[in-house]
Amino acid sequence: MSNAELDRLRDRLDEINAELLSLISERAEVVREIGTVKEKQGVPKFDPEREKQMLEKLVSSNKGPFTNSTIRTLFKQIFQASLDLQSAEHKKSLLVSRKTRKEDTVIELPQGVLVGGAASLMVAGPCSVESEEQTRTVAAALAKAGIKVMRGGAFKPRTSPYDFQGLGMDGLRILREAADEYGLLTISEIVDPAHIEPALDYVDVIQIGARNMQNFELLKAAGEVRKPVLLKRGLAATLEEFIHAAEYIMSRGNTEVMLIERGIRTYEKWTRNTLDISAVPILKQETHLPVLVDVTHSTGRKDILVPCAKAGLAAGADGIMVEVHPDPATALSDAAQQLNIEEFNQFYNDVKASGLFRQ
Ligand SMILES: O=C(O)C(=O)C[C@]1(C(=O)O)C=C[C@@H](O)C=C1
Repeated sequence: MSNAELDRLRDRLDEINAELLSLISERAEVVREIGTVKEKQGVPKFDPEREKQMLEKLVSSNKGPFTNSTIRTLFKQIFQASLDLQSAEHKKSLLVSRKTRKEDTVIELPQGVLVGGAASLMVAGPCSVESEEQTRTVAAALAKAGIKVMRGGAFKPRTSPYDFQGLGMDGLRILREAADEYGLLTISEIVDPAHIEPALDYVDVIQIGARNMQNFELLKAAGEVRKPVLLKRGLAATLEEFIHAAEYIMSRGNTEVMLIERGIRTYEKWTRNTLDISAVPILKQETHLPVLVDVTHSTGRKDILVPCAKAGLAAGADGIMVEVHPDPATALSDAAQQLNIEEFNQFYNDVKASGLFRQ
């Protein structure tokens, strides 16, 4: 085939493509109108019977060269795209969605501490509240380092029922007292809806842990109170599931929700979980909520905390969470991965020196 002939045929194809595009776009406009009518009538968008009729009609007038099966496949694709268009247009925007609120949500904690604003937040503290002395030692060190918010687990959902389960309400009291003594704010995980109300006296932020991300009764209870909530991503939760879990809290009226990526379960064994850095910009794009990164639980190893914290901040995270214990070797939980106080100071200095931690 001469080049001139090939060019002529391709020119013709370009014309046909343009006609097809114009026709499928025109079809899409009609589909949109049908979508609006169906929405008003409250009938389902997907209509398999109608699709079957259209396919039969098309196949019966098909003169080739495409086989009937190919025609079916091509048109099914068009129907699916049409359905997607109808669904996207009538999808109710979530309260947590950027579509609902363009501006970033900035959460104001007591003492004027802002989460999601101009400054980055460093949350640090022991995995578990183990004793008054241990908690006070950490609180003193954190206050000295300039940290404002201390974490500490009192209710510990552990893999094994034989592992330390936390000090419960007593642990919350210890955390509050140590925090008050050193002018810190508190974050602690609550696992039972019935504990939310009593915990309000002790915590400045309610944490909902990874294992409870889809504990819907707990999410609803956290949505009923007016206290900021830090929601952790579930071990195997998709971002869509994570966002919907946050929606559970918001739909009950509590607008102060922060998200925290804490690593997801993959086949990789060299880290405890896989830190999903891509979750950070996606959550920032899809929602208006502050996003933090838990470097301790995601990696489970101390030697890569600094680069992972930097990666989180570079990806747009509003804050970092890290675990600190006065004597990690004797810790009742997460012994292998908590920083001692000296290591924490080094970690915090390195993160600040990177220039990525906004102060
Ligand atoms: O005819 C309809 O009811 C439509 O919504 C349009 C349309 C189509 O693309 O033809 C789209 C989705 C339905 O499953 C069936 C058909």
